[in-house]
Amino acid sequence: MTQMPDPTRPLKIGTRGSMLALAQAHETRDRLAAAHGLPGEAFDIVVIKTTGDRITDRPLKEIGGKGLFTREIEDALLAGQIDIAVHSMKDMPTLQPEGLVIDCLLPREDVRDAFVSPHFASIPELPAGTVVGTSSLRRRAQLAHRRPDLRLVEFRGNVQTRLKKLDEGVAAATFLAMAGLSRLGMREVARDAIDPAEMLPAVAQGAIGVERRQGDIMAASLLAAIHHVDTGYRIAAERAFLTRLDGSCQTPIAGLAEIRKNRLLLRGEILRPDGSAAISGHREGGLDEGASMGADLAEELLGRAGEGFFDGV
Ligand SMILES: NCc1[nH]cc(CCC(=O)O)c1CC(=O)O
Repeated sequence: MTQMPDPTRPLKIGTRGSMLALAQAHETRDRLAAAHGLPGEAFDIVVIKTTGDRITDRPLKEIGGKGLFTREIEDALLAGQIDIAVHSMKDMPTLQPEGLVIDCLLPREDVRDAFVSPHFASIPELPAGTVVGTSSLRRRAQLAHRRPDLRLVEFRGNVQTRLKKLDEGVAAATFLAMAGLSRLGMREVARDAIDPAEMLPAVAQGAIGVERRQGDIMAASLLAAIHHVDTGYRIAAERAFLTRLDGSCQTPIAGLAEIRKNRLLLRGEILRPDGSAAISGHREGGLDEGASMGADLAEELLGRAGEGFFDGV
């Protein structure tokens, strides 16, 4: 028999406190409750504030990059203050701390980037000189590569903050993940959903992962029931690609794996931070070959890029 949570002690689900993070935690709770026939009261959602949430006035790359939105949550998990943690896989470092694992992925949402603007319907419509706000290194480099005539400004904050900045005219357009908008019930905010062939998304964009303590067999068996296997194959390929390149979030990297006719197709791209060069490639393989495909594709792109590709801009 599957082990069940003690009814007098709800399973504690750790999450950040943003509206998007809460929506993801609720989705995880609802899937767990449905899979195991448990009432909502069998779960507690525990909000944890992270360094990334606390420091909102400086570019992420200055305050430390990946891990900023996860460290405190992982500490709480290791300390037993929570039982599982829900994360946007896009924000997760490629390596988990000793003692923690992520082997549960929810069905992936829309992977595309959304183009958002009160004035313009798509990137091609932007007049030269238009101010575009984004603090994503990848989106900056991809946009600068295609449209060197635009002006880029830093644009941090959660979805609501960024939409407010657009309203206030801080920038005329920005990008958000379609996945985030979907989960917030705000898809109509997107003026355009950008085809991945035009703007390859971030590794793991749109994927939610659930982390647990390695030795916690109750959490393992609860989570196994909601793991989405195809999403797992795709994320394995993309994260292997990212791992071989650089986990640090200081480099513009894009990657997307998709499943077609029971085969895994991985596309990857690396860019110079100023958009002056972009190198892309792809691999195809079996569903469980993602790890080697990702590493192999990364190796190819690094070889083509040569020494110092990411430097000095
Ligand atoms: N970097 C922040 C972040 N992490 C995950 C998402 C969106 C949801 C997702 O990609 O799963 C976002 C916001 C955004 O990029 O618009």
